[in-house]
Amino acid sequence: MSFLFRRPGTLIVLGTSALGGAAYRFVKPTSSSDASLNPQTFTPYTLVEKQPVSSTSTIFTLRNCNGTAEPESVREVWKRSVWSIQIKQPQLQIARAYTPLPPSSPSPKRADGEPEPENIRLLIRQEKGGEVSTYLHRLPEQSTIEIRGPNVESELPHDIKEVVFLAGGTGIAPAMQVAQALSRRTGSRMDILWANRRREECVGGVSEAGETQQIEQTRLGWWKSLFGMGNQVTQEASVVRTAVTDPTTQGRGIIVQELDALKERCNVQNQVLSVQYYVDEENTFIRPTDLVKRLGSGVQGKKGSKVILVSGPEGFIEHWAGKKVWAGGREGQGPLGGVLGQMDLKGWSVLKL
Ligand SMILES: Cc1cc2nc3c(=O)[nH]c(=O)nc-3n(C[C@H](O)[C@H](O)[C@H](O)COP(=O)(O)OP(=O)(O)OC[C@H]3O[C@@H](n4cnc5c(N)ncnc54)[C@H](O)[C@@H]3O)c2cc1C
Repeated sequence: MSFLFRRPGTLIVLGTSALGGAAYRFVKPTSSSDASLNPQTFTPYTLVEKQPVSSTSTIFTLRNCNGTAEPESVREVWKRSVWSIQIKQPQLQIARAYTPLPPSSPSPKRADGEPEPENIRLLIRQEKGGEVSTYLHRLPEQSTIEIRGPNVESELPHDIKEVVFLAGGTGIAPAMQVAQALSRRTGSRMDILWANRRREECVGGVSEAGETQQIEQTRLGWWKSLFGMGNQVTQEASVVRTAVTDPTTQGRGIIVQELDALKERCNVQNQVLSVQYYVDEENTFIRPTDLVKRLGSGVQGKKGSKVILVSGPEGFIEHWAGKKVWAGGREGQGPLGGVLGQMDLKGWSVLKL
């Protein structure tokens, strides 16, 4: 799920110019008439709430205009997939993919005992000069937004037991999907390592004691290097000292609160979920040693697959696992490269989202 600069994947929704890269997913002409969410046609949803998370990111809450409950396909994807929906920008007739956040609380029941239709919640970052994200951030509440899906990006192995998830920015949304899917399975363990440029994205997020370290870099910052604006950053050669985490931080951001709630849910069910926060402007960075530690410590005596998932901006994925590649109109995994490609992964497999 390299989130940006996926020009080959840009979708032209209507007209004859449906460009090669995205054509595989879209087989029928679009219409807005379907009442229930489906992958072929766009369904109208109401933008019921916009909750700013930071100066650039907002949680968008969408509700089916017809009050229709989500179809079985959506209930299924929540169980074992990383999945997305697409939002249409009607003036330009283009669409972009976004990753629904897990429900923050169980859906209330209607008078007839049936659950209320689930809202769809999306964490969307406004990209500078970005067509669809800028359009969405300008929309007022109560606007109509057309969406289609679900699109499965990746199925989790049935026997999955351990996950290390490297998330950059809004790459936290698929990490939360995986965490909630794992929370249905007993005996699993998941470690999320979440990197952001700025603290405002994860206010109040505190890593486990002694986990996050501050790196004084003598050269360009992490993100600059990821986006090709600098040379390879030799983090290991940098001076490392323990970060000072302020425990009296003024409250927690929405995403941090939801991650904490997911952690509690996992604890109740005897699973382990940990989240480490890394913030570029605080000079805290994910280091290979953070991974090595996790790959070695496992769920003792339990058989099952162990997967490292990487999700975020293209440069983030490339740095950790190497480039994804386009072939035959689809974006595939490509060879394992980057930092992970040089590590002894001890039987863990890697999936680039
Ligand atoms: C499966 C999937 C799930 C995703 N989930 C999320 C999510 O949950 N949240 C989220 O925020 N995003 C998510 N994304 C990313 C999202 O789909 C969009 O790519 C993102 O919102 C930017 O779209 P845009 O139309 O606003 O920007 P675009 O118009 O596509 O532009 C993106 C950036 O590229 C620059 N740009 C545009 N054209 C060029 C060019 N020709 N050359 C160089 N630079 C250019 C723009 O200035 C901008 O900074 C996901 C992507 C995928 C594939």
